[in-house]
Amino acid sequence: MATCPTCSKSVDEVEDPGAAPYGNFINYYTFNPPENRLSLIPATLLRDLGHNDSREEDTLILDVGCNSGELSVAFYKHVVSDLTPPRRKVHLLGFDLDEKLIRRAQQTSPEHSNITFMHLDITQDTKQLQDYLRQHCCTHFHLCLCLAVTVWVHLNHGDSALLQLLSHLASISKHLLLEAQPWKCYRSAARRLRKLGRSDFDHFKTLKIQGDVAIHLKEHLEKHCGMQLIQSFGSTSWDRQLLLFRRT
Ligand SMILES: C[S@@+](CC[C@H](N)C(=O)[O-])C[C@H]1O[C@@H](n2cnc3c(N)ncnc32)[C@H](O)[C@@H]1O
Repeated sequence: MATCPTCSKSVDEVEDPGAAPYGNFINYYTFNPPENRLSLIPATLLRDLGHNDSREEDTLILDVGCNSGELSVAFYKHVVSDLTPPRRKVHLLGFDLDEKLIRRAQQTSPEHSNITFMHLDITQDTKQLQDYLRQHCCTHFHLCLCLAVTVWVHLNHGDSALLQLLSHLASISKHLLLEAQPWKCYRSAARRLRKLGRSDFDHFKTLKIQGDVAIHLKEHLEKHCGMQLIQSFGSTSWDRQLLLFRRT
């Protein structure tokens, strides 16, 4: 039986993970369908976070590392369906460093005019996010999703890049929903690369942030980014917590 490429739990069939060193698996949602996370996230989330309170602004959601967009679209429908009738529009911007995945996302969700997908590597350039905010006359995203992305930024770019990513997301978001992969996923990802005869991830051996990664990230967000953990939606079947932070 094949295993999940990041945590080694069983799944039916997966892509050669060595070909996806950034977690850019082309069939990710066949082994981690949106429902796995959505079943933990209340459909009332936007209302609970104060959407519809503002008469001034639309609500903006950012999805970091959105892969082929299936979770982005399902998440959008999940939380927007609860807003009847919505007083303000809800827009979602998903981005990913993999251009092919973004093209697929754009092709599969053309009917949603409020959902946009763009090609962007968050470790390289963030100007497009500022442009998007400006276009919508907003200073921040109301909710940022950072789901199953941290391990890839961490392994490929190191401790400081991971902390910078969180600091940056905190600076442009009012709320952050974080799903950090636990340490066992790092070991599995590194082991797999070695098995394939490839050189190790650039930073794996020198990472100082280890062990309970989610706790380290929570501490960083609370001590250095002006964010506070306000809710945990529990853990997924892959033992990953879904943590909701709010800018204080
Ligand atoms: C395991 S998938 C998770 C997809 C989605 N967030 C979810 O949870 O369903 C990780 C995604 O993060 C993307 N990614 C990794 N590093 C990135 C970066 N620096 N900038 C943008 N996307 C990145 C990968 O291309 C991949 O599609």
